[in-house]
Amino acid sequence: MSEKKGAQATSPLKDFMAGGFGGVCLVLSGHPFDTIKVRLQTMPAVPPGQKPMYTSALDCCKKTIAREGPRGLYKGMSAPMAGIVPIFALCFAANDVGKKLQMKHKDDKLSLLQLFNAGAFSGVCTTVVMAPGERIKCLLQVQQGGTEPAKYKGSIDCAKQLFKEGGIRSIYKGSLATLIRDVPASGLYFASYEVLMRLLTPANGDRSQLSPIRTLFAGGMAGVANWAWALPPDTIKSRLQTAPEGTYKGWMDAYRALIKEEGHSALFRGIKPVMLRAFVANAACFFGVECARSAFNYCGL
Ligand SMILES: CC(=O)O[C@H](CC(=O)[O-])C[N+](C)(C)C
Repeated sequence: MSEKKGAQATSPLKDFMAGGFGGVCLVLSGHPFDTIKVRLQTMPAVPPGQKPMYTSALDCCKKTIAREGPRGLYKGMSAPMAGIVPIFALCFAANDVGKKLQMKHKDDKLSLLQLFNAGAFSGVCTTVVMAPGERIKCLLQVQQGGTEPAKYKGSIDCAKQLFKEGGIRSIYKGSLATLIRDVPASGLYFASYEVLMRLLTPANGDRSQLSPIRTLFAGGMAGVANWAWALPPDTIKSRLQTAPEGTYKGWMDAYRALIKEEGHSALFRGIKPVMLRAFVANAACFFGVECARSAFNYCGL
């Protein structure tokens, strides 16, 4: 594949807008999977001899629909939609900046390590927005409906209550866990997408003409690579961010408590819906990004 033929000039601004559109595609296709993941990750530990609240991802999905209707799966979506669109915009723009910082000439082809570094740089930049968005999203997702009245009426109400209870510190609770999850994961995400796109583009072929199936595949696999790293730290992050104030002293404390109570396998709880969502949502995301990039190029932007 030639990097020059068919490869239109990128810019942080274009990638900012394309990334935002990718974020919309990602949330619409991926949020139901995410709700199931958070519910599996945060269900109460089972006393010996008793049945767990959910026996599988499918069981969680069925029970959620039975109790709350299909809308239950989209609970808490306004927070990620409002958060993920700017996050993905920032994430794709920062990745472009990270790549450019390592290029001596505009046509340089980056190595795998350089692609990883650019993605990791983007992971650092997005944590500022990602950490509070995740805190609010997880708190809303674990509100199960049923008899107890919901504590939070929505994302804004949740943010307000957190701020009232513990100030900005409470809103940013789980930031270190988010960094541990997202810096390596973002490196893997962007590096694997780029490498797969290079491999899937025929020699001397035009990348912008690549079939949608190949772009969807590369995007889906990038999501899987991201979550192969991110799932264990994400479980700890979800625990930490949804636990009542004072339960854990920090990330390490939440990790130790989880291992002691439920063993290492608890770190991988929800792996099936996570990977399924990762493939579907990130296939949609990168496809959306490539469509937006093509549209900008078509319009001569
Ligand atoms: C953890 C996360 O948000 O991962 C993103 C992909 C996904 O499945 O949501 C990728 N990235 C961390 C690069 C934003």
